[in-house]
Order: sequence, then C-alpha cells, then structure tokens
Amino acid sequence: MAITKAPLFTSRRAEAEPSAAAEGTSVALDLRGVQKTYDTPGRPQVEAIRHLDFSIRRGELVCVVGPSGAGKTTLLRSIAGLLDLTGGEVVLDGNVVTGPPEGMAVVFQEYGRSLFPWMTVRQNVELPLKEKGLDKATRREKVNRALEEVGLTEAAEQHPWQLSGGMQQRVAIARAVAYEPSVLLMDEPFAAVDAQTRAELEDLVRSLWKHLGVTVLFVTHDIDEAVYLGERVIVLSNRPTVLMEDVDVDLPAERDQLTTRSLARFGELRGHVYSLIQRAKRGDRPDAPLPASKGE
Ligand SMILES: Nc1ncnc2c1ncn2[C@@H]1O[C@H](COP(=O)(O)OP(=O)(O)OP(=O)(O)O)[C@@H](O)[C@H]1O
Repeated sequence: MAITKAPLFTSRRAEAEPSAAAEGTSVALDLRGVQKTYDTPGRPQVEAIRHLDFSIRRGELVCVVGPSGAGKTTLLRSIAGLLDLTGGEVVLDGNVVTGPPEGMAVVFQEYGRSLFPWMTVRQNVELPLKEKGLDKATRREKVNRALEEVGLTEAAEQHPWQLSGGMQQRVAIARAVAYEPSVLLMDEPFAAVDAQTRAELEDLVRSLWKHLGVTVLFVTHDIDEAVYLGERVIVLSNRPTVLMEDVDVDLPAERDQLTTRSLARFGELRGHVYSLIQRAKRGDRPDAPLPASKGE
C-alpha cells in the first residue's frame, strides 16, 4: 500500500487544502521550500533536508516526529536561525529568518547545559528579559508570573543544581515563556527525565499552551507524546527529509494522561503515526515510493 490517507486520518497535504497563508489566517511560522545540505570539508556533502513546506498558525501546538537521523534537529536549528539554509526560507511573523530571531525561544533537551549554575532560578529566568532591555519592575513581575505558571515560586532563590531534573526543565520552560515568544521551539525537551516527570511536564506544556496562547513547535522521538500533545503531528521521511504526512490530531481539547491515552481514537492515531514512521524507516517516501512488493 502506498502512503494512503484512510478516511479516518486527515492530512492537510493529502487533501490539498489551501495553505494557512492562502486562507488569510494568522500564520506564525511559514517554511517555504526549506533545504539544507551540510558541507563538510574533505568529506561528501550530507543532504539533510531535501524539501519542507508547512505553516503553523498562531496559537497552534504542532509536534514533529521522524526516524532517527531524519533531520529533526536540523529542521529546528534552521527554524531558529542557527544554520544557513541551502534553499528556501523560514518566515516568522512575516519576516524572513536570517539569524536567531527575537520572537523565538528554544527549550533544549539538555537543561543542565542551558541553565547557568552560578545564577539562581530567578536570575536564569530574568536573563533574556534583561537582554530585551525591560526595566527592573517589569522583569520582576514577568519572572514571578512565569515561575508561578510552572509551579516554582518557592524555588526562585535556589540554584539549578539544587533542583531535580524535572524542576530544572521547568526553569528552562519558565525562562522561555517569561520572554513571551511568538513561537516556542522545543527540541526533545523531556527525553532525559523519568516517565512520571515526563507525563507531568507534558501536561505543563499543554496547560501553558492553552493558558498563554503561545505557538509551539515540539520535536520528539516519542510517538505517544506527539499524539498526546499535538493538534497536528508532522511526520518526516528518512533523510534527505521531505514531509511524509501532516496528521490532524482530532482528540478532545481537554486532555489528561489517563483518559486521553485510553481513547480508541488515541490508539488509532498512534498506530497511524507508528506505521508512517515504520514506512519512513524502510525508505518509503512520497518522492521515492518503494516498489509495490516492498510496500505494505
Ligand atoms: N554539522 C553537521 N555536519 C554534517 N552533517 C550533519 C551535521 N549535523 C547533522 N548532520 C547530519 O544530518 C543528518 C540529520 O541529522 P539531525 O541531527 O538533524 O537528525 P535528527 O533527526 O535530529 O537525529 P536524531 O533522531 O538522531 O536526533 C544526519 O545524517 C547527521 O549526521
């Protein structure tokens, strides 16, 4: 079977809907024909991203999954303005990204390396606000609000090394939301924490997203996490990356770990994304379908 979209699963790409931009809706992030090939002196080039086109509407929470080495980090770093693209462009709030844009914040997996150990929690969260040039009273108010949002008011004067891994990641999240970014990028942020903490942090992201209305692009290895969190799941092919499918997650807006994960629909969506990843791993991709005998 080719990469068909059973009626049960809607894909924006498959149904050739007009893009969000064309519909005149508010687009926060727009990827237009993004390509990235790495030039490594003395070695063959590595074509990481062949072609990616997708948009994220303001206030959406979109997850990205793909096989290992597919180019997820390359994609995120391209969006964050940390890499020179080989082709295409990334547009944030109508402006082409040419370097790290002001309206973006990133939460990385390695919270241990992204927080400054000699600074208190409060100082870590405040730092980007200082760089933004905000006055002291405004900074204090925004830091207090962000720490409250992530449940760390009591830990404000502690240092990151005095906190658990999950709490440190909450500090990193507080720092990102205090900055009030237009788009929040999250690169496998919970890969290094235990399962229970991970579930709590997933719920924190959903509640912050709903509460603050921030636009989130969340990269993860974990299919269940992607389906649980996202309003859409963008599935990448193997390298060189193209879009495998853009899956609508039509689960109820109110989600909780127990009820949502036990829904039949959750299982169907999870199974669908899983099968796409399995196909991607085998090299089945929209621009290079496998011979029929190897397909499903
Ligand atoms: N700086 C670089 N120079 C050369 N090749 C690179 C560089 N960074 C990444 N690559 C290659 O680009 C491809 C995509 O890598 P990337 O890290 O983006 O994938 P990924 O999907 O994030 O991987 P993983 O799932 O293992 O985290 C890989 O083949 C990788 O080896």
